[in-house]
Amino acid sequence: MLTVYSDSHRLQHGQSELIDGTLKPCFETPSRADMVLAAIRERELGDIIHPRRHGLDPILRVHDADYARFLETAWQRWSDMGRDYDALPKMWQVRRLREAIPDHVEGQLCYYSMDCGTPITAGTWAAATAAADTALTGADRLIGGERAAFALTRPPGHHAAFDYCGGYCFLNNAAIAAQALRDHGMRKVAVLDVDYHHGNGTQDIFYRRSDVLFLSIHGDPRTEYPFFLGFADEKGEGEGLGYNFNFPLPAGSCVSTWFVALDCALDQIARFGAEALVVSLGVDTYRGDPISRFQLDSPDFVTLGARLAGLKLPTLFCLEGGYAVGPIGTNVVNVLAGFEARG
Ligand SMILES: NCCCNCCCCCC(O)(O)C(F)(F)F
Ligand SMILES: [Zn+2]
Repeated sequence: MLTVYSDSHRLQHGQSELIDGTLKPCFETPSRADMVLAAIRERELGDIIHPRRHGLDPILRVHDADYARFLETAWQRWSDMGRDYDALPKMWQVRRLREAIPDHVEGQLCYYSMDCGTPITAGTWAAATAAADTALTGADRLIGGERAAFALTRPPGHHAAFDYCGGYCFLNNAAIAAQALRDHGMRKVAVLDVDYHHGNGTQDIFYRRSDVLFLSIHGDPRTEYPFFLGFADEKGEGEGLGYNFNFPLPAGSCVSTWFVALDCALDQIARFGAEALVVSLGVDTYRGDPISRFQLDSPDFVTLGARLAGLKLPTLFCLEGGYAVGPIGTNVVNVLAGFEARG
């Protein structure tokens, strides 16, 4: 299987995130991508290519232009205030506060952020656009007739919505790729999110549409991040009603429960008649993950890949989460190798 990879991911290296009430070193580190790349090479999964630049247009097919401009300019405006440390918001526009977009970068940082764990740094825009190009280059290969590709995307994307960042995500790589597949003639595209955390951003982007089916298996938002989206009763709106499926599972759920949810999701994808599949591949469902609470073990990721191959669809994998850095490479490549072995 082809891998698309850009070393520009290294430009996103936040120092700290506010997690569980205290500032801690970021969990989303460059070493995550290094370990995945090493495993890809070690397991001889296939060729590794660099992304082609696609410019802003494919990004603006799913993201708000003002939001994109904020991401592009935020660091310069922040450092012009004499701040040489990561940019993080200090409050949120909650209920009954004005939904006006502030002019100042500090206010815009609050307006365009979902949480305080997604630091904007000098290299964020370059890294995020390179990740989008990585996913788009993978989508190009599917459009060209390849059966599957792996976009080794970092920073991840599935929490990034039409006009806000969060959960270590700035641009929604999987959504950008799904839209590109639609724009290049695939009539129906499914996005399956198997990361531990609900893909609120991807849901947000496609919620009112029936041409892109979104499905997510994740920790129950009653107790798990992102808390405020990902409930089973969110089924889409308007045109999109019936084209959104959430499978929230209680923290601590066993592996068999997880695979029952997966089989339900795969069944919906088959009923939908998808012509292509984009997988938001987070491996923080791993039993040893430091910030997540599911029980999958490394061999289960082989099974996951094989189940996905059973759909017999052109498939683009986009890396999302996974914070047990030692085993992340094994777990990611197990999915891809399991997919390939099923043939
Ligand atoms: N007590 C745990 C607090 C968790 N705080 C933030 C979690 C972010 C998860 C990010 C991710 O894994 O979903 C992505 F794929 F986007 F990287
Ligand atoms: Zn996650």
